[in-house]
Amino acid sequence: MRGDEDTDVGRLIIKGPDQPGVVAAVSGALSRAGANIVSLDQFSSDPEGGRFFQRTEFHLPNLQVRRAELEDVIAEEVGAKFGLHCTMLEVKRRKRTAIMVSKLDHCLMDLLWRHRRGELAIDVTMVISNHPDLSEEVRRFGIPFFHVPVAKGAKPEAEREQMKLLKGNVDLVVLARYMQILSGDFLEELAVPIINIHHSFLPAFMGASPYQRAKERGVKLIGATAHYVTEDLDEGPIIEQDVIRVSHAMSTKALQRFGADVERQVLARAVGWHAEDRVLRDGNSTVVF
Ligand SMILES: Nc1nc2c(c(=O)[nH]1)N[C@@H](CN(C=O)c1ccc(C(=O)N[C@@H](CCC(=O)O)C(=O)O)cc1)CN2
Repeated sequence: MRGDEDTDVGRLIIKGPDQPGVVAAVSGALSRAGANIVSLDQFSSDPEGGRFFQRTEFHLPNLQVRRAELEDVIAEEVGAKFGLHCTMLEVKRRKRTAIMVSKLDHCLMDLLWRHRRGELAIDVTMVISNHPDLSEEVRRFGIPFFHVPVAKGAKPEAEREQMKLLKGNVDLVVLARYMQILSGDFLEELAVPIINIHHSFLPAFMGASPYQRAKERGVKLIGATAHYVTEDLDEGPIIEQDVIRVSHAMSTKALQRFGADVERQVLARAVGWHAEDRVLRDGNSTVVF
């Protein structure tokens, strides 16, 4: 879909108790408004009535003018009638995204290259790092780089500086091998989704040095996991994972090199799917359309 066609494309995300009649109500309300459904994905957790998830994209001429009216109709005929949570989005509005990084550049650079090529439906508005190493690389992309050091014992002060940059200015934060644990207070105050790439196939090798521990364990597969960040380290809802075969002959450094390619691909897929509202939270899991 070319950018100029996005203007009249809307997206409707629905979650809540599953029950007969929901799909008919959504399609009826959209068709009565003159909207054409261009894609529809749904999942029911239990045929007998569990949790319902739906992602619908539709084309409606003059969407920007008619959006509020349609939102009211959906809220009444779907949300209120069935007790469902309904969110309407305009596809053309891209998510303002900050990337946080430490010293390793592979995930950051991959995202910036894909962003420059228009492969990710996000607007990268800044990069924040606790080290200065990558400033020139980032500035070559014309993206602001902010160095916010995190001194030992001074994490609250650093998080206050980060919050000044982020609060109200971003819709998404991506941790591209950012090696600092974010406090619960920070997560609560920022209150936007944060995606992290962990360099192991979770739940294996949570925490620090997963490649070294994988080598010591003699694994034949290593992997990467992209997940939403919660206060519980590396335990947030998983968005995407992948693995690659390794052998006994590979050193820890070789595992890191091979693993880096998996990390980049997994993170890019997760960010891209989130950007297109394809990832719906389901408790500590996700539904990915
Ligand atoms: N609240 C959360 N914060 C972060 C998460 C998360 O899941 N929840 N993921 C990490 C990323 N990560 C592993 O993928 C990770 C990063 C850093 C550490 C760690 O022990 N950091 C030390 C400082 C280390 C240093 O100074 O180099 C610390 O923060 O005290 C563990 C796991 C990102 N944040």
